[in-house]
Amino acid sequence: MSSSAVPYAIELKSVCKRFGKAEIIRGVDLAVAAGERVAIIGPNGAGKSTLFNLMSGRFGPSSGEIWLNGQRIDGKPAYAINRMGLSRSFQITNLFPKLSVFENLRCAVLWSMGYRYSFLKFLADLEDVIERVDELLHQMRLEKKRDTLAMNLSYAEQRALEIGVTIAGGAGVVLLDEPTAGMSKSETKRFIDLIREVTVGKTLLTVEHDMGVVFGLADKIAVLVYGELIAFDTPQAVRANARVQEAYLGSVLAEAH
Ligand SMILES: Nc1ncnc2c1ncn2[C@@H]1O[C@H](COP(=O)(O)OP(=O)(O)OP(=O)(O)O)[C@@H](O)[C@H]1O
Repeated sequence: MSSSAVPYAIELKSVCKRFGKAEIIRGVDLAVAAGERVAIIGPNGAGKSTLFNLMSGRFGPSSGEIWLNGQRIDGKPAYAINRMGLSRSFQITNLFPKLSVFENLRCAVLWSMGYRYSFLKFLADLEDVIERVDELLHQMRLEKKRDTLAMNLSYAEQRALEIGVTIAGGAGVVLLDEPTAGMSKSETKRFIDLIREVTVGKTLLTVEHDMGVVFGLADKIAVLVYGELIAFDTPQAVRANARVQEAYLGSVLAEAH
């Protein structure tokens, strides 16, 4: 709980995760305030995706606690955590390729509203659903692609649709796994603006390798190295942190040059 008694959007307390004998997450404490944008960075295999999997309920922690808006969520299934207001995107595309953009978004909205697929035949009547889908099409700049099959979209449009699907239910905490991976520099820049715009008022966590995206988007950066959180601070402070420089950022920045 934060000092003002407003609960953190997401809070990890001494979280550990083992796969067999391998300890992948080692006692992570992390508290993200509502409305903050946090980028999780670190070398390959540091445990960034595992941390997302723990927060979103794909795996339970081996020990420790995870809280979402003041409610304990570790041990709950992913769909329940989603209903409680946390939504995540995946590195690997999670769309229905043979459905149109409109239909992909409609599935996501229906799911979030608690409708089931057996209701598909009544869809034309569900005005509130269609209204929400139209809003998402507008937000994601996909109006002109409304009837295009997801598999026929450009790569950047597919990534935009994925974000639309992720935010469809109005979750307050959004986890995006490498949202700009595979994009060109100019696409990335536009996409950062889009992410910023559609997550206004939400809490955003991203896993990110691209330092341009990290420094362009994040209020705070969490640095994970071999399953340990070695820093959680503003971009300026993290950039200046000697331990981060030594463990990770020095080599990344050197490579970038
Ligand atoms: N389900 C699993 N079973 C066993 N080991 C796993 C599982 N998921 C992840 N790991 C291991 O945990 C370690 C951390 O993986 P993770 O994908 O979380 O790292 P990451 O920081 O996201 O890496 P990258 O930047 O390369 O995506 C790796 O050694 C991986 O092999």
